[in-house]
Amino acid sequence: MAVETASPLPSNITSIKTLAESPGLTSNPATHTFTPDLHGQVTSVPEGSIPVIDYSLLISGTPGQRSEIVHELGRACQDWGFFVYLFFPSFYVARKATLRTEPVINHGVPQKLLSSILDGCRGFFDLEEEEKQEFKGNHVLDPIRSGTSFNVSVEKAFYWRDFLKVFVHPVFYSPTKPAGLNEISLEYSQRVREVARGLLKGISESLGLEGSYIDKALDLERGKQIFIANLYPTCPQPELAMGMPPHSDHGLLTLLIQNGIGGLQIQHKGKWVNVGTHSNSFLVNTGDHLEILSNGRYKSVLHRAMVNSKGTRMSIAMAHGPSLDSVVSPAPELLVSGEGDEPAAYIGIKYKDYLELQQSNKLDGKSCLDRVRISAV
Ligand SMILES: O=C(O)CCC(=O)C(=O)O
Ligand SMILES: [Fe+2]
Repeated sequence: MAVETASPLPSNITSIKTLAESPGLTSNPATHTFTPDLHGQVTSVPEGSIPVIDYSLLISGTPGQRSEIVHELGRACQDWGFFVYLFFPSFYVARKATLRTEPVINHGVPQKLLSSILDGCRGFFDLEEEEKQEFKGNHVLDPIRSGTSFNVSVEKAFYWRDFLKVFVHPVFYSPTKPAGLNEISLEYSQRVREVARGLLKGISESLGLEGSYIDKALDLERGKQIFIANLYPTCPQPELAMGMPPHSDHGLLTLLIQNGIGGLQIQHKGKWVNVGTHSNSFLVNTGDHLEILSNGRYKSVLHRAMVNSKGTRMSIAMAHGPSLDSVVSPAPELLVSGEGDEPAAYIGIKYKDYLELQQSNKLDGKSCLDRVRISAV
């Protein structure tokens, strides 16, 4: 893991964007340097090995297609903890070039909304530093927080990342600047939440539970949905910088989009794998609370964000969790099987307590989940 060499964050650095734009910057400041080179040893996986799920088949396929997709979803959660979800059905993408018509039925999130939300977030990061400071927040559970790195109060070396984090459900918040972000974010959040709930229905079924199981058990009607925009400006020495360190996400499912510049890596079978960019799709990863609920059948995936020297990368991660007061523990139905009883591998924990714990500490692998793990599974 990284050797942290410096502390604390100088008070004049409120954003990595400003630092990255300083004239004549040719090397990373010591405050933003990790050694050794963290980028080495990334495995490339053969094209097509990352699972792809076609949502249209989950929503409106024949019963046979649907059960096949549920099975694929389960396999993706089990083998990868990660999959690419197509929001334009693949048949539409394939036919678009020849038909040149707009789809009559589109089960996904419109492409235009994706570019608008990315533009809106870019507008936020481009605000003057003082304006962004208005949305700084004071506590990890404040509904709007913006800043740099992950948690500068506990870090010794800082990530090449600025962020905006906003609670968008069950109560919708939004920064008041830039103009228009509020409306776009509301629509985007609603559309993405619908998709996440559809996926969680399929995931419930793939565990052999009722489709509505997760929805009901974790009170998703009041589920916490958190919008996280990440900005990773170009970096003079990307091999010595880190956008986001290895971590798993709290919650059930995170749906991520990016601005066409890759940087996300996931850990698969102990090796780091580049995810790259996929147009017309969300990148979906399983979170710690799906791991707890499934008693370790679906492990949350470790992932990290790398930076580059060529272009500013942006990503928007939408985290979907239980309601804040839900206590999450392994589903009792999964603890009994034909072969006898299976012990619970995690203790129950209130989602709010977990969220607070994860957000107030260093982002460090799966260390937060380890605190509720009873035995190795
Ligand atoms: O930027 C990325 O690709 C990853 C972001 C991420 O992991 C997060 O916001 O939790
Ligand atoms: Fe993440």
